[in-house]
Amino acid sequence: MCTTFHRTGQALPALRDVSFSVSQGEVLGLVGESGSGKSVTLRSIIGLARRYGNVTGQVRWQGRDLVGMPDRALRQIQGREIAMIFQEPMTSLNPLLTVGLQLEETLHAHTDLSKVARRDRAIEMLNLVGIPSAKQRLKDYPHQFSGGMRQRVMIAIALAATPKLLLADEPTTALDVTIQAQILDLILQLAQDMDMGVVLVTHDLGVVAQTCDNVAVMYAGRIVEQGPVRGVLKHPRHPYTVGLMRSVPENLPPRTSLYSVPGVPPSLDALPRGCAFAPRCAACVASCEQDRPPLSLITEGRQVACFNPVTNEQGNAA
Ligand SMILES: Nc1ncnc2c1ncn2[C@@H]1O[C@H](COP(=O)(O)OP(=O)(O)OP(=O)(O)O)[C@@H](O)[C@H]1O
Repeated sequence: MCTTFHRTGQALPALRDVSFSVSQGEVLGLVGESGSGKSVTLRSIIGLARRYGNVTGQVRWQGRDLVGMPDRALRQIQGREIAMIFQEPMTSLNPLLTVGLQLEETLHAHTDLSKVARRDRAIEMLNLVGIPSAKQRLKDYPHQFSGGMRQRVMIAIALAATPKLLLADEPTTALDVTIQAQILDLILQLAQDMDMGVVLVTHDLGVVAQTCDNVAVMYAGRIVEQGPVRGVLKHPRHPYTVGLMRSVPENLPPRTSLYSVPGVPPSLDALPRGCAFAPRCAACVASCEQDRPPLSLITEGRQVACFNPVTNEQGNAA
């Protein structure tokens, strides 16, 4: 899948050949610096990015391609089969409608339930996400809920139609730490109960380590490394993943200064000809500046886009 935006006559390649798969019940973490393309990836999958960008390639969903699908058919899948939750719940909640009405609308759009059954299901969903006095709270508006409770409401609405895939765009970043853990646990528990696949965008490698089965590391609109979480985090093979791992405070010896990958990511209108990470990479060799390394299988289930990948010993970040 590729996604390009156009600004003042210039093509900005936000995603280039992004490819991964998620099975039912699997949690895939999508990590990378700010601007690497994580949100655009989710928006391209669910069909939001096509409204303001050019999405090409394929997104295979149950034997069909979502990229070429007409808007009308895609709307049948959005929310019903694939749902998305955002960092800031107010982007998806309507401040003018009660929570009950918003749940009801979702159920009306995506299920055949009767009015009475929809109301019961709305109460059930609020109970399921841990909102006390669910029946009474159906009458409340989003602003009458705390940040954490609003996030729960958003999850209830997203999952009301029992989708098979959940796209979660940093769903806990705006919350304080204890609430973050509760909301993540809730998402993962529901995902497990509903046998749902999850793509979880996060900045937090600790969250990836604790919650994901597989991880894809993005840099400048491409996946540079992907594979099972244990392997990627313990023995990162792409120099950028090694840098990300070294930036996690828990991986540093006590009293050492915080590490960050030197330099800044390239801007989309000035991507290097070869590997986009080459200007920041200590392991860069001549070919890195000339050609773009393809994402290649290096061991079972493990892919890296690098001409000079780190060896297991060098990359041992544990
Ligand atoms: N509508 C748009 N028009 C032009 N460029 C865009 C648009 N949306 C996103 N971009 C660009 O695409 C790139 C990827 O953005 P994206 O939001 O996916 O990054 P991200 O990895 O999710 O970052 P963050 O962690 O900060 O949310 C950025 O350079 C961003 O400026």
